[in-house]
Amino acid sequence: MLIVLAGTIGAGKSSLAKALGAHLGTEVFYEAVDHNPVLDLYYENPKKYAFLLQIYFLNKRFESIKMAYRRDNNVLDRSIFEDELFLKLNYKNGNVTKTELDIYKDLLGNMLEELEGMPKKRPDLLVFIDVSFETMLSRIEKRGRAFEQIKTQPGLREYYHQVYHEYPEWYEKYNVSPKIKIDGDQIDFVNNPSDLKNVLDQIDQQLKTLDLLH
Ligand SMILES: Nc1ncnc2c1ncn2[C@@H]1O[C@H](COP(=O)(O)OP(=O)(O)OP(=O)(O)O)[C@@H](O)[C@H]1O
Ligand SMILES: Nc1nc(=O)c2ncn([C@H]3C[C@H](O)[C@@H](CO)O3)c2[nH]1
Repeated sequence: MLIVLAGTIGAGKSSLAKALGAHLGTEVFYEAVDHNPVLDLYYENPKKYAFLLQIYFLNKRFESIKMAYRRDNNVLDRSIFEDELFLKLNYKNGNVTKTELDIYKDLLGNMLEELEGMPKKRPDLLVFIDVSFETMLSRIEKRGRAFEQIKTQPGLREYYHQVYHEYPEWYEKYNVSPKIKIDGDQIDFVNNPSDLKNVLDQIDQQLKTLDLLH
C-alpha cells in the first residue's frame, strides 16, 4: 500500500512518516530538505529563487514517487498534490511570474499523466495532519532550521500564515484518494507512546475499512 502524509510546514509529517513506516514495516521516502541546495536561498530571496525551488521539489518528489509507486509498500512524506499550493502562493506574492506559473502547471500536468502509466497510479490513503497556526509556529521554532526562523526573519510570520490558511480548503478539495485527518495539536505522537498508538490505530482502522489491512 502507498500512504502519503500531508500538512503545513512543521505539522509533523516526517515524524509520523517515520513512525508509520516502522509500524507497517514499509520504506519511507522523506521530503528533500536536508541536502536541498535552493531552500535556504529561497528563504533569503524568494523573488529570485521561488521558481527554481518549485522545480527542484517537483523533480525530487517525482523521483520518490517513481520509486515508491513501483514498489509495494511505502510511506511518502508530503504529496505532489501540495506543491501547487506553494506555487500559487508564490505567484500571489509576486515571486513567480505568470509565464513561470503556466510552465510549471504544464510540467506538473505532464508528470501527473506519467503516473497514470505506472502500476500504482495514486496513493491508497492520504493522511492529513491538522495543526493550529500557533502549533505550526512553535514546531518550526522547536525544530530550529536557521533559515525558517521568525526571530531572525519576522516577515516569515505572514508567509507561514498564508501557507496555514491555504490548507483547510486544499484538504477539502483533495479527491485523488481516500483521506483521513489527524489532530496534530492535541495528539503528541512524537513524545507520548499512547498518543502514537492512538494515531496508528486511527490509520489502521481506515486501512481495514479500505480492505488494505487485515
Ligand atoms: N504531534 C506532535 N507533538 C509534538 N511535537 C511534534 C509533533 N509532531 C511533530 N513534532 C515536532 O515538531 C517538529 C516538526 O516536525 P516534522 O519535522 O515531523 O514536521 P514536518 O511536517 O515534516 O515539517 P516540514 O513540512 O517542514 O518538513 C519536530 O521538532 C517534531 O519533533
Ligand atoms: N516554496 C516552497 N514550495 C514547495 O513546493 C515546498 N515544499 C516544501 N517547501 C518548504 C517548506 C519548508 O520550509 C520545507 C520543508 O517542508 O520546505 C516548499 N516551499
